[in-house]
Amino acid sequence: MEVIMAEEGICQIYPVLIGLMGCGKSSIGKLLAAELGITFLDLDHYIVEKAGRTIPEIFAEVGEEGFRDLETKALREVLGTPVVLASGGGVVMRAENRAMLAAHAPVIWLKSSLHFLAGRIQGDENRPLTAGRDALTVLQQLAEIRYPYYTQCADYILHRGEMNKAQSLHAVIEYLRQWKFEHSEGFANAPRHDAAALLAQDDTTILDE
Ligand SMILES: Nc1ncnc2c1ncn2[C@@H]1O[C@H](COP(=O)(O)OP(=O)(O)O)[C@@H](O)[C@H]1O
Ligand SMILES: O=C(O)C1=C[C@@H](OP(=O)(O)O)[C@@H](O)[C@H](O)C1
Ligand SMILES: [Mg+2]
Repeated sequence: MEVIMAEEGICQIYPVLIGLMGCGKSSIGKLLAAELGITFLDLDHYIVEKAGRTIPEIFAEVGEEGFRDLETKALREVLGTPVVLASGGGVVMRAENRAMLAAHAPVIWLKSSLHFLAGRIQGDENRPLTAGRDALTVLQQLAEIRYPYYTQCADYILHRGEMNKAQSLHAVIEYLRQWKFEHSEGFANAPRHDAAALLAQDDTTILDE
């Protein structure tokens, strides 16, 4: 499969995965990068490495806003490099990040039912927003705020339904094949969304909710 991908030039595409916690950005991103024969980069891992602290430690020390500062800086540094990028679920919370994502392609939203997601992340102490809380309740609140943002940033929404990881990977690869077919070389980073309008949105209101 990897060879076929390389022959068809799909490895020149640098996809970004977005979506709520537990949707599979990190795990499917890793598999996808192996298929495409390019580097996998997890934005959370990048932040952790740079900060020398875990995500829970960062949240404990500088709060969510401090974490978002590091996340924006990290996104600025890595977006556009030749990698499969798994973002963190909250990357869309800042207008600046949404504008960056909107100017990149292809961005893929891995969308699953909140019940599936909650089942996967309940009890995981590495996700400070849900640690010690009812994951489904938190995800419902986050979905209300974030779904419009994921929609704005995504070129493609993969409705995972009951797909397992392998099926999801296959669906993403099929999409990338199609994407490659429909777009000429050099399109990968062309702006397609209204980045200026996204930037103009007021973050403060969103984060206060
Ligand atoms: N389709 C799936 N079926 C079963 N488990 C899954 C599926 N997708 C992801 N997982 C598991 O859910 C957990 C969260 O996945 P992860 O890739 O870390 O999500 P994200 O990075 O989007 O938060 C991991 O343990 C992963 O193996
Ligand atoms: O949704 C969020 O705000 C977060 C998601 C996490 O990444 P995953 O989506 O990979 O779990 C991580 O960035 C942090 O805990 C905050
Ligand atoms: Mg992840």
